[in-house]
Amino acid sequence: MADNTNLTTSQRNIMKFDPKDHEIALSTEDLHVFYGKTEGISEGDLQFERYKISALIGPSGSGKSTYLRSLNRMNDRIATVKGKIMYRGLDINSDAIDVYEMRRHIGMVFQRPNPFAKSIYENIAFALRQRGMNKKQDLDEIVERSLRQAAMWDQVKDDLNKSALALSGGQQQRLCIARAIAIKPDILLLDEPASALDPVSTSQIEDTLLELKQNYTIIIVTHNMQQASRISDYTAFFNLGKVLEYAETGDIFTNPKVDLTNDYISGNFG
Ligand SMILES: Nc1ncnc2c1ncn2[C@@H]1O[C@H](COP(=O)(O)OP(=O)(O)OP(=O)(O)O)[C@@H](O)[C@H]1O
Repeated sequence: MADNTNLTTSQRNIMKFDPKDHEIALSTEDLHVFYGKTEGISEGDLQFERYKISALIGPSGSGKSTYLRSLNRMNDRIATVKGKIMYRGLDINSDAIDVYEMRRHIGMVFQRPNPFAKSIYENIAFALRQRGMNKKQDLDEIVERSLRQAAMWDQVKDDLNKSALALSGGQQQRLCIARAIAIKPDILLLDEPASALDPVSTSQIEDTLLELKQNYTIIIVTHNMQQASRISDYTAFFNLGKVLEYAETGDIFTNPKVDLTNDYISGNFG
């Protein structure tokens, strides 16, 4: 296999979808992220297809979380983000964007489950009330719908007033997914959502994501190669702040074009 890690982004055959055939939910253009003088992301623009799962993989410190967190401006306070993040024809990285409103469309679930110290019901209803929804019937409906979509309604429907902190780690993470989807975002960003969970809970989260992709575009950072190959349609391989390869997941795992991708997925990296 040729060593093509020194090629430019365009030469590396980074997948550019044909908009006639694929609807793009989100894309980045010339994105650079700086932590002071250190560049966390320096190259590699991606286009994310609607209703697909895209996995971001790569070694520790390669820039996966930095890239993901930039997509809904979670890095605003700690980094300088340059370039465009295009969503529905708008550059959401521009100063004119209402970040709070934008996050209604692009939600995030973090690595460690972080439910509020409130009841299961309130974990979901709280954000809805803050957005002006107060009618109990409406809240009840959305709480149920979100918990069903996160595949945990049957487990918790009789315990909605129980503290969310009394749930298992896997249930807490699914509650966080339910909370994120309650406000019906278009896009769900997940930063290693199953890394703190046991294999059974991990498998349940994966099943939940596969269900959710019918209605959501999902972008997930994962260190788990099996997870990326099980659930994602597309995979981007990051190294040293650059996307070295982006392709359909089957191709990345069976026929990677870049030597470093091959080394990483076969465990021979570093
Ligand atoms: N808050 C920060 N301040 C300064 N540098 C940071 C900060 N966050 C990340 N970095 C640096 O940016 C680079 C990319 O880090 P990032 O966390 O995005 O990588 P990652 O691929 O997600 O790593 P991991 O898999 O370990 O979570 C690293 O060099 C890291 O040290």
